[in-house]
Amino acid sequence: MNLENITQLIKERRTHPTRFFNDKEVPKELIKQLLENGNWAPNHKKTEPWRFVVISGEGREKFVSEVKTELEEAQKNGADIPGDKVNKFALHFRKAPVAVAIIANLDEEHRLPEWEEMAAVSMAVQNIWLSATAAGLSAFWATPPFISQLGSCLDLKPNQKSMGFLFLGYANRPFPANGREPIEDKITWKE
Ligand SMILES: Cc1cc2nc3c(=O)[nH]c(=O)nc-3n(C[C@H](O)[C@H](O)[C@H](O)COP(=O)(O)O)c2cc1C
Repeated sequence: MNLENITQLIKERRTHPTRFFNDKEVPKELIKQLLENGNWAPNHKKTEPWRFVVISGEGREKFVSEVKTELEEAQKNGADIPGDKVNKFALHFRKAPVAVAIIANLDEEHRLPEWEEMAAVSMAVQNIWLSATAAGLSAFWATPPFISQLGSCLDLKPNQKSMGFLFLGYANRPFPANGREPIEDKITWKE
């Protein structure tokens, strides 16, 4: 590994719409390796706040139906949940062979601010995403507006928060980079 390799990998990582995924299975061992790489993210006070729920195979349909039930219940209690967003969310599960629910396990003793734990989980996701890219997989991080309503389907404990879902799969075509505004505009040098 050198700077050139890592720069190439970082730029190859893409958000890839799940509609372009094909049916090819993702081996369980590979998913485990990606999550193992996630486990090496930095974190303050060694809380290792990332938790994952891997939803694949027939588990996907079962999960989507549990989500719909939980959201219907939330709606009855007054939550505003747009139906089109739920349908779009369900489609990802039909197209992607694997969904990894990303969960922040917040320190119960509140020894550090929530944002630090969220930042650590996000770094774990970046590790996973870059590793997936290196393994030839495509990925899509979805954060629908109702993710905070999925406590039961994800068996979340009171100190845990959903941070969305990373969908993984193989895609039929590469997805073009949407580029970035120049870094020069985002740096202040104090020399
Ligand atoms: C925390 C987070 C949440 C995201 N949630 C969504 C989402 O709900 N829907 C979506 O289309 N993209 C989502 N994205 C992906 C961004 O749209 C994407 O990263 C951005 O367009 C840049 O594209 P790239 O990932 O290919 O570089 C999310 C990204 C992050 C980091």
